[in-house]
Amino acid sequence: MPDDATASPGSPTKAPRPPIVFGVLGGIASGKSHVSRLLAGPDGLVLSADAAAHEALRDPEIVEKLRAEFGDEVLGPDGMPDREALARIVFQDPGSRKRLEEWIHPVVRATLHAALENAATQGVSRVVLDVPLLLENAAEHGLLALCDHLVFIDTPDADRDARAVVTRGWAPGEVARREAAQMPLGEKRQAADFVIDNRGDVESLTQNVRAELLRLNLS
Ligand SMILES: CC(C)(COP(=O)(O)OP(=O)(O)OC[C@H]1O[C@@H](n2cnc3c(N)ncnc32)[C@H](O)[C@@H]1O)[C@@H](O)C(=O)NCCC(=O)NCCS
Ligand SMILES: Nc1ncnc2c1ncn2[C@@H]1O[C@H](COP(=O)(O)OP(=O)(O)OP(=O)(O)O)[C@@H](O)[C@H]1O
Repeated sequence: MPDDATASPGSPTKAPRPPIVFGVLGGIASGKSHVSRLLAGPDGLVLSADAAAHEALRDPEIVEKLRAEFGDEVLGPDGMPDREALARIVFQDPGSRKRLEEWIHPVVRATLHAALENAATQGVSRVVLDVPLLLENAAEHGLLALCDHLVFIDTPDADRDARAVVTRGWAPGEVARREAAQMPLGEKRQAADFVIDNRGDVESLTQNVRAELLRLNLS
């Protein structure tokens, strides 16, 4: 008699319940990464396209492509990409941006899909997609269709610009310059299922996220 009478060798193992997937929309420096961590909670997983893109940039094959296309000035003293120098080029020249995206986006797509599959296999209950181009490139990456909830973070333009200046050392106006390469914020807001107000301090942002999780029975 086996110890566990229900576990016979040929019995099918129950597949874990698929994770609930959040997609986070909002302007640059609106607090998407911050809110993503709050939405995921201690047991959930945040998948960041920016982090995956930064890792892809350091791949030796991509480094070589960058050097060949843009010259040594886009590499730092350590031979790795200087993201500030690259940003100066690609956010004022759509052709350069498109070439960079053609190298980086396939790697980011593969990384995020692999991580999502792994999370599902491991039984992770909640996944948050912190993917800035979630709507823009939906046809290519297919991630939008996997979202159960789309949330828009509402943060005043002036606050976003000021935070990017202080925390990232960006020039004033850089947020708007980069955002010109993205879908208008009004359209992102309209695509969302709900809006999280980030017009106050971090404490009220945290409370607003908690209130939405409660409303969704996910606290
Ligand atoms: C140009 C790069 C080197 C600048 O790096 P930097 O550290 O200054 O910025 P970071 O990567 O953190 O991006 C900050 C924000 O800029 C915006 N942004 C970045 N790339 C793009 C893009 N191709 N199109 C529109 N917006 C973009 C996003 O909102 C992003 O959250 C980097 O953004 C990059 O490699 N971009 C191309 C890959 C890409 O499209 N990444 C976006 C997610 S896949
Ligand atoms: N309500 C707030 N008060 C003060 N600082 C905030 C608030 N919300 C977010 N921040 C800060 O603003 C900065 C930008 O936030 P975050 O990095 O989460 O934005 P993001 O939308 O993910 O940016 P990106 O578009 O570049 O990916 C961070 O330093 C974050 O801690």
